[in-house]
Amino acid sequence: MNYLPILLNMKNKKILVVGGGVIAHRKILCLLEFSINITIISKEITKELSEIIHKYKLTYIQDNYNKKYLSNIDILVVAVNNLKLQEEIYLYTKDRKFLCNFVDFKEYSDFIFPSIIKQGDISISISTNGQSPAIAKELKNYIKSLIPLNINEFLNSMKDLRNNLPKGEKRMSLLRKKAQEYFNSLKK
Ligand SMILES: C[C@@]1(CC(=O)O)C2=NC(=C\c3[nH]c(c(CCC(=O)O)c3CC(=O)O)Cc3[nH]c(c(CC(=O)O)c3CCC(=O)O)/C=C3\N/C(=C\2)[C@@H](CCC(=O)O)[C@]3(C)CC(=O)O)/[C@H]1CCC(=O)O
Ligand SMILES: NC(=O)c1ccc[n+]([C@@H]2O[C@H](COP(=O)([O-])OP(=O)(O)OC[C@H]3O[C@@H](n4cnc5c(N)ncnc54)[C@H](O)[C@@H]3O)[C@@H](O)[C@H]2O)c1
Repeated sequence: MNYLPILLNMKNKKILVVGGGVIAHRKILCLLEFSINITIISKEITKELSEIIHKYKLTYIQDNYNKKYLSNIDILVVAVNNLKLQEEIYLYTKDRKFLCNFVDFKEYSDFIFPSIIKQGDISISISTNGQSPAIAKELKNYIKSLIPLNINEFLNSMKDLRNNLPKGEKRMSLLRKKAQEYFNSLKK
């Protein structure tokens, strides 16, 4: 199975997370880097998650899953410790037009969570196609250690140049050259 690593525009996307345990908490921490439009449904939630809900003013519904909560959403993450319920929700949602993630069933999921490095405007996502999340996590830490400390300063200078010069061949070749010089200088 293959997953295309695209960058999804999260503006005005309504996210629903079913479940309030350790994994729901981790997925929510990842989502929070990109959106706070998140609703959580679960009778019980961890203390850490409850602090996050309070801090970011997320919507929390203290209830068990019910299909009535699926109306008007764009993204669904099902993070319950109940495989039968995940399958039941998959069967109900598979013909519906929102993107679903089931934490125990990559084969049912429209998308899976990569391991993400987010530093300012730079984001790097690492996936093993679902084969070894442990490798994705450790590879993330490895790649993190290789990222130059001042990369965002350099990015900002490139952003300024790009915004202040007219679009076209001349700008493209200047920006290509500057990017190459920056990375070549790191090798010395
Ligand atoms: C990257 C990361 C992102 C995140 O969660 O935000 C993520 N899993 C992370 C960690 C992690 N997950 C697991 C371990 C234990 C070691 C191991 O199993 O390897 C560890 C490591 C640890 O815990 O340290 C167990 C596990 N994971 C899945 C299952 C179900 C199954 O395989 O059926 C089980 C078995 C449960 C069991 O056995 O009971 C499924 C998925 N996990 C994914 C993502 C998707 C594929 C990503 C890819 O393409 O590589 C996918 C397919 C679906 C999805 O979750 O969207 C995050 C690292 C975050 C970071 O960077 O710190
Ligand atoms: N994808 C991943 O990265 C990954 C990693 C490890 C484990 N898992 C899987 O994730 C699942 C969840 O693990 P966890 O550690 O978060 O479990 P957990 O026991 O910490 O949390 C389960 C949560 O599901 C909620 N829940 C149960 N039934 C519900 C219902 N009917 N409606 C709403 N909420 C309900 C519970 O209230 C609880 O908050 C497990 O099945 C596990 O195999 C996935």
